[in-house]
Amino acid sequence: MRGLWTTARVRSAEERVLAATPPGALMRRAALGVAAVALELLGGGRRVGLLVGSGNNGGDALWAGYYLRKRGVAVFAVLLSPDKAHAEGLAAFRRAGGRVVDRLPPVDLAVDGIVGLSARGPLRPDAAAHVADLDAPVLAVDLPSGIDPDTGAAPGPHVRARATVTFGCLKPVHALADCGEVRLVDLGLGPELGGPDLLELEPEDVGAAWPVPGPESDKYTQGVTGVAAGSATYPGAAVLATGAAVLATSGMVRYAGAAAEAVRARWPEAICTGSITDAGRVQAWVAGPGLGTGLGSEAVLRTVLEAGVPVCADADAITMLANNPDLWDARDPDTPLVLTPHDREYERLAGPVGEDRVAAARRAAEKFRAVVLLKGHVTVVAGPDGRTLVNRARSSWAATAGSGDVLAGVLGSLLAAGLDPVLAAGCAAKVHALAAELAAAGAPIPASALLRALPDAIRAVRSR
Ligand SMILES: NC(=O)C1=CN([C@@H]2O[C@H](COP(=O)(O)OP(=O)(O)OC[C@H]3O[C@@H](n4cnc5c(N)ncnc54)[C@H](OP(=O)(O)O)[C@@H]3O)[C@@H](O)[C@H]2O)[C@@H](O)CC1
Ligand SMILES: Nc1ncnc2c1ncn2[C@@H]1O[C@H](COP(=O)(O)OP(=O)(O)O)[C@@H](O)[C@H]1O
Ligand SMILES: [K+]
Repeated sequence: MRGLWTTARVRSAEERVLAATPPGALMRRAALGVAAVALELLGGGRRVGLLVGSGNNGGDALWAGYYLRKRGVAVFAVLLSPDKAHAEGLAAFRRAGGRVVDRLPPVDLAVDGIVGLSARGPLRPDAAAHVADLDAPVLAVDLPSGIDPDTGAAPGPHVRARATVTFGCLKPVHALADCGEVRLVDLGLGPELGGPDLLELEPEDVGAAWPVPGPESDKYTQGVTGVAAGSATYPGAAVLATGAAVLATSGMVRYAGAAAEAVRARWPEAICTGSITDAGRVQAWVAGPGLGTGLGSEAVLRTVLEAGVPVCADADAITMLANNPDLWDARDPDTPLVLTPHDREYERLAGPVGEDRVAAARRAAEKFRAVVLLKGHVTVVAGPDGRTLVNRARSSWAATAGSGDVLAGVLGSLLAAGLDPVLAAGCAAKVHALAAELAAAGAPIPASALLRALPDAIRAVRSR
């Protein structure tokens, strides 16, 4: 698991460490790390350009330029605010033979020291113009300038980094936005940081948590997943969600609804009935994909919420909860509920998502006392207790019709197996994104191909 700390937390830890270290020592340690990665990225190249902002991020870049000069690299620096450039860094840079220029000449690598943790908003026009001029790969200092350190939002011009060297600990931007390859330089902040604000599951965490049958297991003991999805109009959603539950865990899957024929034809191992009332016992329900929002569908959702087992409410179930708040009363607030909205469904439930997806997921989790999985390229899982997991997909091939139905089925089966609902949601999101990547291998895929890749994705995380 990778921990991520917000800028406010980093700053207070830094203050305490700064007070206990000689002046400038942390910055030089940070800059040495930047210079080392710059040398790696340079390969045979010998020319580096620095874009230097007004704060300590620019100071890091200038000191990195100093160390690169010591290794015989030609280094040029553009000072975006010459009067405010870091004085000691600039003096050292000049002493070592670094050249201050108005515009960067052709270079093999650019170092982005425009702005770091104090950044707010997109790049200003002068900085944006220098960035637009670059045609070399960029190494970002701490974070790619123009991207918000805490939310990962990039509402305007920003740096696109080949790699980022950050210091002390990872910040939310490193999981929420594209920072290229991220390297961490230790500044000894560890003991001062406290617990992280956000977590990112690694493949091995997902592999370790994934339920597997043991010698004592049978089809019932591993948790039975119920799927209440699909309709005459949308039988495919039921087929995809049920199939995902069938493939994600061992044990049994029950399907109840109008698409029973279609589901039975595709998944003979699922126990199918036409009505929720004779579905039989389950340990968790997935409700909503393709279900419709009419009165009959509301009755199905009410039955599921009253069942006293964990529920994954997706798609039409979310719309019904948004349209008819009485449905919330059907739920026992102590029984886990996982809501899996995309941004438009979120808006129906809780208003616009805005630029801070983490804050949005947390708001809804608190409001509804539920686990909220806000899906998209960056998926955020927030629990009502404040625990928050983030997962940024490495590709966008999952953005295809029906892919959310697969996610819901996977998640429901993990709930049925008894996983903690925050962990279940995080694991489902991660395996779903990986399945999309494996299935696509560089070409578009339908959701049914993503579904077929689930076993490979599970094998991949379990082998870590
Ligand atoms: N503390 C430590 O222990 C260590 C810290 N370290 C380093 O310090 C960095 C933080 O440095 P910092 O706090 O000086 O601020 P920083 O991010 O450089 O910004 C400064 C100024 O930029 C401006 N500006 C703002 N937004 C802008 C925009 N959109 N576009 C353009 N300009 C913008 C604004 O100034 P203004 O121009 O408004 O006067 C703002 O005040 C941190 O990321 C790490 O690299 C390392 O050395 C390790 C040890
Ligand atoms: N740009 C993207 N990159 C990666 N994953 C995405 C992207 N857009 C959507 N997804 C993922 O694809 C799935 C889409 O779900 P959803 O919007 O409910 O689709 P549907 O309703 O068609 O099944 C979610 O798991 C979401 O996280
Ligand atoms: K930067």
